[in-house]
Amino acid sequence: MTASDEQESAPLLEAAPAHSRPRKSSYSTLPCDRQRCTKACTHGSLSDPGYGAADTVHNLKRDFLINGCGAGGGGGGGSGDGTPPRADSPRLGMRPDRLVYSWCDMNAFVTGEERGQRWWRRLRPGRAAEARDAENGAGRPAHPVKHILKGVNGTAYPGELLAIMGASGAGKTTLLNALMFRSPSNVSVSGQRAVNGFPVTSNALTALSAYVQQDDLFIGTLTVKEHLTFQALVRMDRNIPYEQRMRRVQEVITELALTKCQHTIIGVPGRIKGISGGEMKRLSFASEVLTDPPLMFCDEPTSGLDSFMAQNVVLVLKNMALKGKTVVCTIHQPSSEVFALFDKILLMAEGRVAYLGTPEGACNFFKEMGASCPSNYNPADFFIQLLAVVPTREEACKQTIELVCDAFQRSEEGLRLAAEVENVADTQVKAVMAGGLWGENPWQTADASCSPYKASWIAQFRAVFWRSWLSVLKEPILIRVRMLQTLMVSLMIGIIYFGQELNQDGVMNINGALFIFLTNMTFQNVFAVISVFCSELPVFMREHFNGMYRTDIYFICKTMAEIPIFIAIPVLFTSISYYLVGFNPSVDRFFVATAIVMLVANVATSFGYLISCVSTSVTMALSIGPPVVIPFLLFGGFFLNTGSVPEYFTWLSYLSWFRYGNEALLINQWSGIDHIDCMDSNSTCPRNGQVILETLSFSENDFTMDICSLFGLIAGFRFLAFLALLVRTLRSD
Ligand SMILES: Nc1ncnc2c1ncn2[C@@H]1O[C@H](COP(=O)(O)OP(=O)(O)OP(=O)(O)O)[C@@H](O)[C@H]1O
Repeated sequence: MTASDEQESAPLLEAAPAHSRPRKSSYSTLPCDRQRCTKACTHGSLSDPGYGAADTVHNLKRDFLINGCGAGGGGGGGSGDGTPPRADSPRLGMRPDRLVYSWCDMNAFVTGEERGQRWWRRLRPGRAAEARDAENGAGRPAHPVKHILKGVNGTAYPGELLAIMGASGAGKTTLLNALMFRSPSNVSVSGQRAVNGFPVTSNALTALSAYVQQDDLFIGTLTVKEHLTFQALVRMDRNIPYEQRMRRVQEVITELALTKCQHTIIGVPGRIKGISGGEMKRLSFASEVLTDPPLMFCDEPTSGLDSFMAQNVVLVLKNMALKGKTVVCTIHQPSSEVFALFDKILLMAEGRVAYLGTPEGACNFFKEMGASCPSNYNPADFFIQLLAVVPTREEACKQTIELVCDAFQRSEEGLRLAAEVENVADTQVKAVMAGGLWGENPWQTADASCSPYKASWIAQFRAVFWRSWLSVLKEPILIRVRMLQTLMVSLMIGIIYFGQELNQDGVMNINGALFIFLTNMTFQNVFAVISVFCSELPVFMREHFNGMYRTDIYFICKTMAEIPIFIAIPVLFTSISYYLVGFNPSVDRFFVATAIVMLVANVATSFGYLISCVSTSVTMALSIGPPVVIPFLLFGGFFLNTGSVPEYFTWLSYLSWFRYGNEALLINQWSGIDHIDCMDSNSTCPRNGQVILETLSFSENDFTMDICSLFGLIAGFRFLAFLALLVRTLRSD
């Protein structure tokens, strides 16, 4: 590119002094090469003036080894005077308070592959080596579609509020997700992430940090206070007493101006009216601030808030920073007042770093490049506009961005930063090589044994069960709508099939009505589970990845809390319609029929869980649900005689709850019936119950087997659903 090209493509920079004029280079030729980055990043860039130099390194590392990874809360394992912890001390029992988080050479690619596909490709014989080689080369996946983070480096210090800024699509959220190990499954990330100079993994980071994500996800039937109480129960350190947790909940409610709506239902947009959008934003923020984490990440914490509330939220972040926390947030167009609260800013453009340093330094940097921020102009707006890609001038804007990013790497500030990082890294590498106190990485040694969960298994169980129970009670789809639905359908069936008699016509109608019982119980439950459980899954996923509770606990609690509903509905249904239709009048047969319908309802529920857990969205679950249920329905013995099932489908018929339910209900109905009125001498008229069962290829001897099979399917489908959920919640390190 010639000088004139540069001027044309970057009009804002035309006045830049010759010495600071950037030279064109690509991210792959960064001065900080891969090896150096690894060293610098993983061994720390602890050059913060407030912490500065070797003493700081020593102190932070000492805190680390004393306090370790924060699964617990109270006592640390060390003496606190810098001596290493005793061998028997709970070294990992308390989290350190001051953390330097650094990241180096972060690259992110959209792969066009979901996580499952990627695993499959790696597992395929002959492809594993190819995939590994490809992914090891500069972290570039084998089939990248788009490069969205390009060699991003940075450091966030305790006591500082670092704001990541940039135009829409610059890569802010992608960077934050990558820093938190929360990238979507179709995004492949590489790079080093380190806490106080030690490489950190997902579990360890989860235990130390909080992450306010851009979209607000809640169980909408809870009130604001119930939600925060639940958060306090599972997120605060395990040895904090209940009263103290509740005091903290109240504090946060006041701090974030949620007092007015603390007893209001959160709501589900478009379904249940609840608190306002701004209140929701503040609530998600409150949920994270509750635990007072040493490391805090917020993605657009102010979006949707008015300027006063936005400032309030940033003030809370600033106060956290002032207390020695490390706070990183992305922010879109902050007001001048909000901008003035930032200690450091990281400007991003097209997935690269355009500037990292103090806000004043940014003004000077751009001034030196010939693009000074006009007085009376919000510097944040100025930087974002300067680094935005305008649709009509795409090429020119991209060239400008490249020039700015290259210039930052070569600028005094950029070089000083790199040099400082390398100096500290060298000091630490020497210490590590000397086998000194800091020769061990607490994050790697901690990670295997370090749980990301703050609460014990029992405490998690109690809290999650409490919330699941509350949400079942308050979920209109589960209780009110389904009760009404059951009442209406059972009455309708009762009226349509009213008063059947034991004659030739009655046999057909009774068999039909029994099959309708099964069909209704199946579809009603499968869809109820899909619409409630499936739509709650994103909340579960986020909370699980936030280190709040385990997958098994969620699944067990959810299942247990819903059991009463899935018992009450079949009982109500059978009680209304059984005698209206005129089934076998013996009372014990009524109870057996109710129990069978109940079992079928629960198999359908388990199947609904399975469909929900293998689907990526409610829409997908609703689309795959009916087609998958149909084959099972066909093998029920009503539309196709059980004896006529093609051999190659026999295995599938063994999974059909319709088959077991239908056979059990028919045996319950017809066994012991010795006489059926036949109006004429028609040979197709069954003379007794035994003949009916034989005609359908059912046998009274199979009754116990049918009941056991229904129990087996309840357990089997539920176990598969749990496994599917478990696979979805595997953490990627
Ligand atoms: N999972 C994904 N699949 C495909 N493209 C993605 C994915 N995540 C991010 N991108 C793309 O990467 C680029 C950066 O996205 P990102 O969400 O990080 O931007 P941002 O700076 O946070 O924008 P905004 O301020 O609008 O939220 C965008 O072009 C976006 O379309």
